[in-house]
Amino acid sequence: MKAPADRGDGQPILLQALDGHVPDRTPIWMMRQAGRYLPEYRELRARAGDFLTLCYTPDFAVEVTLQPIRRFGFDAAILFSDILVVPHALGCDLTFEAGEGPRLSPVPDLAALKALRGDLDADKVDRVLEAVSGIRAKLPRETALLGFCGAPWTVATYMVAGRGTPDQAPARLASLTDPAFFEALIDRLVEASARYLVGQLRAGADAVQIFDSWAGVLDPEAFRRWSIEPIRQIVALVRAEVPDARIIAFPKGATLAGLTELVARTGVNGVGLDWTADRRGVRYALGAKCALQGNLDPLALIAGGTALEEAVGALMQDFRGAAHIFNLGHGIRPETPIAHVEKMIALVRG
Ligand SMILES: Cc1c2[nH]c(c1CCC(=O)O)Cc1[nH]c(c(CCC(=O)O)c1C)Cc1[nH]c(c(CCC(=O)O)c1C)Cc1[nH]c(c(C)c1CCC(=O)O)C2
Repeated sequence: MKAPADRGDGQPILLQALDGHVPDRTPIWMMRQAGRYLPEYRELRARAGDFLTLCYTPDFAVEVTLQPIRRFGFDAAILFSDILVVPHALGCDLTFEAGEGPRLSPVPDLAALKALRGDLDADKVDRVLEAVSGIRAKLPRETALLGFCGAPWTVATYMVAGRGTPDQAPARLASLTDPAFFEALIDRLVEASARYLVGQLRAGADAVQIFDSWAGVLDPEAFRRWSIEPIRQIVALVRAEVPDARIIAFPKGATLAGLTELVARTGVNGVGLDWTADRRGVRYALGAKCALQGNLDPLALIAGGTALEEAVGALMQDFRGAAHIFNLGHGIRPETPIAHVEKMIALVRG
């Protein structure tokens, strides 16, 4: 963990936790906290017409990012954008079909990769960075601002298939049948993602999160090669430019051994846990090494009532006295009642 001396009191509590302190109260934010469960989001989304218009119009992105902060007073705002902005800015066509998720022009081989841009399209990235600085300007001082990107493995799964698939077989197969292509794709994403995160940090993000939502489909050796190693490279490239950059990794579905190795090799300041994580095991292995973020089951938040009370109680108990950031184990679902979110926050804040 980092030397606490100059980064403790007076900082937003989420940053205190990332710096290895145990804050006076547990910081809380929610994956996908700006989204369809909020009527004010649905209203603005209808006005914008389309999800990508929200992402690339700085005034809209700023407004949507701030909606859950105004309503709930979370301890962190997360930039409203998407992990697929990176392949989009590399030249892939991208659309979001209602109810079907993302569609990209597939990049299944080296020829398709060579047809993409070498660097990120500034027209797209600058709009995102303008949103970052606009959010920072409007955010209360005590609220941390998180930037993010997808991890190369997860972004590559969408690029190879051109869409999400149940077990990401197309990308796993490509990594086996054409490792030279797959390595080149991952390298391109490492480079672009590091640049993108440096831009976000310079524009005013206090920390960044790397989402590896599909890490859980990899076997241990593939996890080392396609999840840990690219994240390690991104962390190194970002810290070469922004030495004190705070970085959280979220390798969804990683085992305890995988999480432990990831933290040791990458030097991230925090690790995001999905709802299946063995909390006590994680705390024992990693509690002294980095902040632990998570891990309420999003379904407990839909259920509400005693199921929610018990789940939050057990979670808080397991992480009491640790550098813990309360969060969900994955994104909040659109059908979640707002009253349950309010209840969860009241339970965490006591
Ligand atoms: C895999 C992934 C994606 N995007 C993201 C991930 C990693 C996290 C995870 O595992 O969920 C990350 C993401 N996507 C979005 C954010 C915004 C910040 C936040 O509030 O958390 C973040 C951090 C907005 C979004 N990204 C998307 C929406 C819904 C768009 C809409 O219809 O309004 C939002 C609010 C669309 C999206 N974007 C993606 C998919 C598969 C989908 C379709 C599924 C869905 O609709 O939930 C790719």
